[in-house]
Amino acid sequence: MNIATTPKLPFYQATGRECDLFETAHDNGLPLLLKGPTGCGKTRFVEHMAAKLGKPLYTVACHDDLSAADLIGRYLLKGGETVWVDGPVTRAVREGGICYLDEVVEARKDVTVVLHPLTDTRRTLMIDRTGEELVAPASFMLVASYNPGYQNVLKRLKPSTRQRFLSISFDFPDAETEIAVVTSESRLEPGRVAPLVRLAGHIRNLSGMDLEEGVSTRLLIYAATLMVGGMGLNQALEAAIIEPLSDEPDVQQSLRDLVSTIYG
Ligand SMILES: Nc1ncnc2c1ncn2[C@@H]1O[C@H](COP(=O)(O)OP(=O)(O)OP(=O)(O)O)[C@@H](O)[C@H]1O
Repeated sequence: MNIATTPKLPFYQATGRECDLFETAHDNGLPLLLKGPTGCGKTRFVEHMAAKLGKPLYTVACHDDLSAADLIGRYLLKGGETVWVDGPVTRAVREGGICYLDEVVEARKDVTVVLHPLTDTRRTLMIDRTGEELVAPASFMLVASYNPGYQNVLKRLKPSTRQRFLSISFDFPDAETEIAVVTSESRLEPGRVAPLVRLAGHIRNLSGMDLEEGVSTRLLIYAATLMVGGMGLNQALEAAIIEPLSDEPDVQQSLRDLVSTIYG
C-alpha cells in the first residue's frame, strides 16, 4: 500500500472533462471506475485529483492474493500484545480520504463483499473482527481501475459490482497532448518527442495483431528520459520500447522496421 501525503499537485494533462467528473463524483459520494490500458495516466489522474481536493490517498495495487482482510485490517502481534491494525480501506474511510484500488479485477472474490456496501447508498464498512460498522464520511471516495485489454472470463467484474460505479474510459491521448505529457515528464525537447509519439501511433495500430497491447505513454517517457541522459536513439528505443513490448524476434524486427520508417 502506498499512502500519498505530498501537498504538491502532481502534473496531470487532462484529455477531456474527467477532472469535472471526478470532482462531481466526489462531491456526491459516488464511486468511480477508470478503465484503460496500462501506463495511460489513470494513477496519475487519481494522484492529481486527490491532491487538488486536499484528501489523503490510499493506493492499493491489487493482485490475485489480495483478500478482504488486506483491505480492512487484521490483528497483529506487537511486543507481545495483539493489536488491531487498520487496512488501507478502513483508514481511508476513517479519515474521509480517497482509496484507489488499482487493477481491482485481480483481487480475490471476497473483496466484493467489502466493496458492495461501501459503493451503494449504505456507504458502510463492516469490520467483522472488531464488530465495528463504519459509515463513510461525505469526503470518502472509492476509485478503482482495470484494464479491459487483459480481461478474461475468469477475471471480469460482475455487473452487480460494475453497476455500482460511475465509469470513464481512458486511452492514449491525442498526439499533441502526448507530446506535452512526454515533454513535461522527461524534459526532452518537443521536436525530439514528436517522432517518438508518431512511432507510438504506428505501434498502437499493430496492437491486437502482433502485440498484446500498444506502447504506453509511460514507455515513451522512459525512452525520452534515456535520450535526455545522453543515450543514443537506437539504444534508448531498444531498452524502453522494443524489449518491453515483446520477446518475439519477429515482432521485435517489425518494431525496428517501424523505427526505420519514422527516423529514416
Ligand atoms: N495525462 C497525463 N498527464 C500527466 N502524466 C501522464 C499522463 N498520462 C500518462 N502520464 C505519465 O505516464 C506515467 C504512467 O501513467 P500512470 O502510472 O498513471 O498509468 P496507469 O494508467 O495508472 O497504468 P497502470 O494501469 O499500469 O497502473 C505517469 O507516471 C506519468 O508520468
